[in-house]
Amino acid sequence: MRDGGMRWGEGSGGGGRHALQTRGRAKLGDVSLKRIYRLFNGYRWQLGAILLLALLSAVIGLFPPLVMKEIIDKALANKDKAQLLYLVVLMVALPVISGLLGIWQNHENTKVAQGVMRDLRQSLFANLQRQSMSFFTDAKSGEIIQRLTGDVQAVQNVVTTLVVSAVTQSVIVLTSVAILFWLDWRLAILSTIILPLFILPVRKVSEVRKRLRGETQRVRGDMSAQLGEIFGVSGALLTRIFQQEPYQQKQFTGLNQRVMDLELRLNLVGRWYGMALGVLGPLGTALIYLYGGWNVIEGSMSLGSIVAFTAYLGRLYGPVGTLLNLHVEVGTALGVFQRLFEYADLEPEVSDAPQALSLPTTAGLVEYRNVSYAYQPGLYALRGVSFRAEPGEMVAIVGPSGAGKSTLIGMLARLYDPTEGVVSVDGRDLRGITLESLRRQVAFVTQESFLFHASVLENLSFARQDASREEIEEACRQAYIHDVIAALPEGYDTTVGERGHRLSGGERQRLAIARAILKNPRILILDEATSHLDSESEAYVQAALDKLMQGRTTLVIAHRLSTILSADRIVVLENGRVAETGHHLELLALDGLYARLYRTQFAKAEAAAAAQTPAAGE
Ligand SMILES: Nc1ncnc2c1ncn2[C@@H]1O[C@H](COP(=O)(O)OP(=O)(O)OP(=O)(O)O)[C@@H](O)[C@H]1O
Repeated sequence: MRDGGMRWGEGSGGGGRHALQTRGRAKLGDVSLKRIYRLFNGYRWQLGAILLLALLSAVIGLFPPLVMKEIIDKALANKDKAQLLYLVVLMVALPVISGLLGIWQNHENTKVAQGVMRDLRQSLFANLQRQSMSFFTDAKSGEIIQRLTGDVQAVQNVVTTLVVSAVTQSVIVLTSVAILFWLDWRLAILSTIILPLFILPVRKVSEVRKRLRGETQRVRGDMSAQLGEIFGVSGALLTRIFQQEPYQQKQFTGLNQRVMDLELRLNLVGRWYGMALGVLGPLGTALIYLYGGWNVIEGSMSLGSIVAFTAYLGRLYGPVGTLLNLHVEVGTALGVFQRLFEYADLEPEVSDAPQALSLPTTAGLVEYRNVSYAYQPGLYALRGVSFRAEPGEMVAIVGPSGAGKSTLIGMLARLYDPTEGVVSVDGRDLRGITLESLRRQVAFVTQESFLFHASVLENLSFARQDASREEIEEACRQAYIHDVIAALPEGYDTTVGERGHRLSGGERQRLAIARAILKNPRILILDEATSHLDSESEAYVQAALDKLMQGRTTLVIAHRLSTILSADRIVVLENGRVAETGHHLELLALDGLYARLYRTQFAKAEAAAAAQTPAAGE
């Protein structure tokens, strides 16, 4: 929808994470009736048809009281049986026609409402896809799902009734008022004089309901997020190991109770008001019978007029009540719309600059110049980092936990943009390059090799949708995983991932490597797994990685001895700064941080690594 003309986002584009949190916040989720109406932009024709049908129904609905008046004042008064018969047939025919039109209108109405909701979900989905990793590390996934499904559902009623009800009920009110004045202006004044009493409190009621509805949806979001964590595989495992079922039960009970309390309050707010609206009809009718009846007794008014008049009163008070309720409903839904618009307005931290150019096939020269990065203002994870990787070189990043290694390598795929300094490829600042052209040439193999709940083949095709079966199998051979896959119950069609066939840690890593091989990137980013594999598995992974790295510029968070030994350069990070840079032997000679890390982390693996060489081919 973003490029289809229906644009809800009003952010200024780019701006960075901190800008989003401070400068952008005020505008985020800006909600107004006008903006809600804009959701209907693509449905003008259907809306026109719906309104026409609704108006027709409304006009037809004007006639029955007049028919009644004719029956009483003319057919009965004149004892005209033919006219009586004709009027009675008309009395039945009119509601039948209006009922048929109603069915048609309802069908169109549902189509528009469902269409608007589909667009809403689609647009939110598309905007979430644009978001940078920082959004996902900050957000709870359950909350995202709740907004996309639960919240969109919560506004369904409003979307269904908003436009049609607002217009048709207004038309009914206006025509009824006109007819009332035409029938008898004194009675008309009497019957409309009580209306302002009911209109005044509506604003207050909708405001309170809006606040409560927003809060309810927020708590529901928390509940979804909590459920997602508790019943996800990792959460469920942790709960069982630490036997925290009672604690979680208590937490859930708290949230669950809060949802109930909020819904109860929401229901109670404005109940008295709804009751007052219910009194509107009888009160007005009583006034008319009192004053009009008086006049009938005195002979200054016809009985038919009173009957017709009170019938029209129903057409006045009913729709006025509906309109006021609609206002309250919309007010209530505004709280939910605000949550939806917040997601529609999100601007990604990292996005294409307006003048961004496509990166031609890169030689693979990578350079960090004075790069700093802060996740939160003032709290730097990286400070003044500078180093170079010549085309085809492998640079190993080492450092204690929390030193900033992940942050550093993530920048090369533009998961984050530097707060200060420049990351460049072939001398071009990454911020001036389109994300698509950069990421096409960069592969990222993370520690955790995530697999979707899908077949092995689909998981591999994720790297390149147009890859042929032969290419996929060849990549798997190079990653030493083909034989493992071929031995699975359904080979490449075996379902793996969350609820599918479980693959071992080493096998998952090799699948991830096969994905990277398929992508055939110029630049490779690697986060070597820390988990210790058995020596055979380790050897296969190592051999697969060696093949993958050949001829590509590689930035690797190194955990394996063989990696640091074969690195062209080692960058040692400490507290976000580069502490040392050089070759293995140079750094050992310095006898600083690297030497200490080497002795504690890498040296022990030396003997084992030396003995490992994988079987040639699989
Ligand atoms: N999303 C985040 N929000 C805020 N701070 C973060 C975030 N991610 C990382 N940090 C902080 O930034 C610093 C660097 O983290 P980073 O993950 O880059 O370190 P690392 O060297 O990769 O650590 P490890 O080896 O343990 O994975 C740490 O102090 C960490 O707490």
